[in-house]
Amino acid sequence: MSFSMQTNYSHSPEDIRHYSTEQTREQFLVEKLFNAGDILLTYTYNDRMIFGGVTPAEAPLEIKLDKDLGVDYFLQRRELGVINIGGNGSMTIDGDKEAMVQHDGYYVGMGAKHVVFESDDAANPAKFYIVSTPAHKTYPNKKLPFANALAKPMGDQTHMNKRTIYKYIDASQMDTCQLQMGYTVLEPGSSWNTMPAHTHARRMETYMYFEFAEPETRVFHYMGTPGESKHVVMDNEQAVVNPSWSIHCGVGTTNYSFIWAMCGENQTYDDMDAVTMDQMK
Ligand SMILES: O=C[C@H](O)[C@@H](O)CC(=O)C(=O)O
Ligand SMILES: [Zn+2]
Repeated sequence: MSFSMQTNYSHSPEDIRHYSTEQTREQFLVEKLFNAGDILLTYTYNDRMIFGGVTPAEAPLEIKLDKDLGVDYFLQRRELGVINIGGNGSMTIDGDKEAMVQHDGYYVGMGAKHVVFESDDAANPAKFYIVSTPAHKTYPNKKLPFANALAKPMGDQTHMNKRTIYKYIDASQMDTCQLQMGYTVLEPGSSWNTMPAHTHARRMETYMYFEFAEPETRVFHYMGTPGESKHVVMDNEQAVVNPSWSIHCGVGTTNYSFIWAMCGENQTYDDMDAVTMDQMK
C-alpha cells in the first residue's frame, strides 16, 4: 500500500499566461488517481480542497492525515464526499459498515474518526473518488445512493451537449459546510460539457473525467479566463483543478462522464456567470 498527497499551489490568471503545455499540465492536471492498494491524494491551496482516489485491494484502507494537517485525525476539521466509480465495496464509518456499489456516494460529516474503505473483490476493486473540504460544524453522515441523486437533464443533441447532472451533495437536499458534489453523464453523440461556459468567482471546483466510451477517447478540458483560454488534454480517470476565476468546460472525442466538486463562498449551485460565445478567445 502506498499513500501520497501532492501539493497543488494557487495561481492568478497572470501566472498562466505564459505557461507551456507542460507547465500547465504540471500545475493543474492530476494524472494518476486510482492504483490498486493505494491512496493517491492532492492538496490544493484553492480553498484547501483535498481530492483523489482510494483503491483498496486485499487490505482495507484508511486515510490517515494528522501531522500534515496539524490535527489529531483527518476529519477533525473537515467534511468528506465520496463516490465509488469501481467495483463493489464498502465504507465503515466509526464502526458502521455500509455497502458501496458502483456509483454510490457518501457524505461524512466533520468529526468522524475512522473511515475505512474496502473492496469486495480485490480483482475488481472499488475505486473511491474522494473530496474533502474544511468544515466548522458536524452534519449527519449520509449514504447517497445513485438512485437518490437529484437528476437534472441538460442540453440537447443539436448542441452536442445532451447530458444528465446527478447532484449527490446539494444544498437543496442536505446540509454541508461547504462541499457540493455530483456526477454528470454525457449521452452517446454528445461531447460538450457546460458549453456555453461559465465562471463562478465565489467557488473553486475540481473535475474528474472518467467512463470514456472508448479507450482512445480524450477530453480537451478548457480553463483560463474567457478571453484567454487554455486546454489540457485528459485521459480516463484524471482530474483537473479549476481556480475560481477560470472557465471550465470540456469536449471529448466520444462521450464520457465526470465528477465535479465545489466549495467556497456560497452553496448556490445556480450562482454562475454565463460566458457568452463572443467573450471566448
Ligand atoms: O458549476 C457547476 C459545475 O461546473 C458542474 O456541475 C457543471 C456540470 O456538471 C454540467 O454542466 O454538466
Ligand atoms: Zn461550474
